[in-house]
Amino acid sequence: MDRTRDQVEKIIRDQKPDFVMYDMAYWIPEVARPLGIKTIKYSVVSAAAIAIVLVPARNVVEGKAITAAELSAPPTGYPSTSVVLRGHEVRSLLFVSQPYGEGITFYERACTGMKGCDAIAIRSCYEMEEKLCDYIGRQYGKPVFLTGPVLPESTRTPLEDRWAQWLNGFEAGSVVFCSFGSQLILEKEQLQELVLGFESTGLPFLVVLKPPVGSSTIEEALPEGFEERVKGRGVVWGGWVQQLEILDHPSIGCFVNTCGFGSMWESLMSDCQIVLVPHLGDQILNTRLMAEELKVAVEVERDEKGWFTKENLSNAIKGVMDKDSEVGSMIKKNHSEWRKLLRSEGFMSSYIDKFFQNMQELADHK
Ligand SMILES: O=c1ccn([C@@H]2O[C@H](COP(=O)(O)OP(=O)(O)O[C@H]3O[C@H](CO)[C@@H](O)[C@H](O)[C@H]3O)[C@@H](O)[C@H]2O)c(=O)[nH]1
Repeated sequence: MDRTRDQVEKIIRDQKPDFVMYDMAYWIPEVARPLGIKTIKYSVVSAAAIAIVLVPARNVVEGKAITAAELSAPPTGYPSTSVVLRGHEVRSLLFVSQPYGEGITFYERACTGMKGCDAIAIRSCYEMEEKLCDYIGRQYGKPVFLTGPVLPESTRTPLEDRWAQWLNGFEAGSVVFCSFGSQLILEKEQLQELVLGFESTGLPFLVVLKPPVGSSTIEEALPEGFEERVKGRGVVWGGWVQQLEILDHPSIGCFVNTCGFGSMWESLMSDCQIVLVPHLGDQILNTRLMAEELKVAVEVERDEKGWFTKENLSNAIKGVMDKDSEVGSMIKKNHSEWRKLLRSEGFMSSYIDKFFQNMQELADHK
């Protein structure tokens, strides 16, 4: 991407846009500013994931690797005590001082991109991350524009017949759906522990995962005898499914996911109970936001290595699916209030309107 700089510069010179929005192309302001073009750095991870590490207050010294000890305390002025990483989890952020492209680290790339822009934009909303967004604005001395969740409101395609038919065979709110996003590839033992956890819930389940390391299909990685044992109530699928449409199906009662930022919003918009097993640094912070601050989800207990046992997974799922469970009722109630807000008429479109207004004002400000 960095090597396309000359081509991007030519396009910008020829097209003369009012704005250029970018994410990791930290050099965009250097190209656009001399041409009088405004720039917006748009982030599609949560404000929490930026605020805890990608800020000047971290003082990461060029050429010196950041240590777990340095990361274990949040940066000066960080405004949350619950949306934080615990113990060994800080290791998930060590990558920021590693090279990310030629001659630049992830930290420098992100910070240079935010220092150079005219405004920082984040795919978030004030209702959830106000203090964190304000902190980022103060750290960089820039306006912060929020786009809201930006999810499709209507133009959905019908759910593929294969899944619609299968899900129709179960009672409302009874099926556990699990999807781990587009990135995560598990080790075979992790995948086996995970599916055994679903088996031991005794509930119907649909699990969507990429084949694990070293396997070309998901089927060859399943534990012995697993498919026969769960026949008729459990499916493990190695392909892509329509996640949004599946979450909308009345039979789905629980959504187990890694709390990637896309799935976080989609789970909040859904009617399901939410169980989280984060893996990457930003997913852990999103999980804290959901489980500790909003109290709309439960987090599966994990060990030092960041992995969990089948018992922990099964207990977390049964805990929220059990109609008499106190925790289950509490998160259901909180979740339904957030869902009501996020789905309320004009909530998403008013964020977009406000975003355009902010852009207009920025453009008018010569
Ligand atoms: O079979 C599938 C699997 C996924 N999805 C969709 O794909 C997206 C997945 O997004 P997300 O849940 O954020 O997972 P990842 O794609 O793995 O997310 C990466 O990017 C996110 C930022 O956008 C980060 O928060 C995550 O940590 C990082 O893993 C969602 O819209 C899902 O609806 C499908 O439609 N079908």
